[in-house]
Amino acid sequence: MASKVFKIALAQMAVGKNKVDNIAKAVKMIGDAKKNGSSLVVLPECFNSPYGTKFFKEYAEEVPGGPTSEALSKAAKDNCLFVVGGSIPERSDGRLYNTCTVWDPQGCLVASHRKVHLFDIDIPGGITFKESDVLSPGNKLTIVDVGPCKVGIGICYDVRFQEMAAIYRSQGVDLVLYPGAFNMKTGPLHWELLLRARAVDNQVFVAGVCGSRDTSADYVAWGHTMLVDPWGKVLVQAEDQETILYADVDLKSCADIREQIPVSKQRRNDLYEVKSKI
Ligand SMILES: O=C(O)CCC(=O)C(=O)O
Repeated sequence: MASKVFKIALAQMAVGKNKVDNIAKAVKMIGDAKKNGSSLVVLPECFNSPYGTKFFKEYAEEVPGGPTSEALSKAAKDNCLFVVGGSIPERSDGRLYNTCTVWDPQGCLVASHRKVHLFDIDIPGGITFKESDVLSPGNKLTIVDVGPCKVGIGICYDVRFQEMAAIYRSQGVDLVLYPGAFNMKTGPLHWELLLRARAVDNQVFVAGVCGSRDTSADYVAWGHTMLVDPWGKVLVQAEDQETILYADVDLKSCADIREQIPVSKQRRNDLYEVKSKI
């Protein structure tokens, strides 16, 4: 993948309780993405397990080495494309993490991102969720080369933190990927708004990839997977059902808007600054 234009596939997958079926579905969607000409496919957050603190321990695996890592590595290699493996519960040194793995077309693990900002919220009458009851946070930001494109990774709640996306942009990222699992309370008002805000603020492409909606699940996902361009325009957006979205990412449009609206050169670093501490 050398071209500055490439086709991305966003897999809004239906995730169920059967882990083997979930992995098989992900592998099938990766194959479909390849057949449709994509060189990069992105899966949703927590795609091998239902999303919920009571499930993470049971579904957790080592990264790499566990069956989900093995399957993603093989699927990336068999189809000769990059795979951003949404996230899975990871077990490491007696702790659990919410972890995204990135696989290159040779099937090698080229990055893994542990969710940095854990999803702990409490909205009376809405939703209460506390990932930190069972998960530990990651302690690094993750940038990975996907062919000609520098990609920054965040997982779901990470999208609420503009500082993280700003640091990605300052380190040359053109595309930020957020595997997610927004819900029926915050999804309607915040999901698209946050993804578009990250895109406009940072003049980058942004994709949010959610699981499809299952109204019988304990946690009902919002869906509405989408790709936003650096202008903040939604290029493709799903509704709530299982589907794969395809779109061309043309990196020239990042360069164009940065020249036309040169906010990064106009920033008043004498008055304020966002900087990485790692
Ligand atoms: O930020 C939100 O409203 C939802 C976040 C979430 O679902 C997650 O982090 O998994």
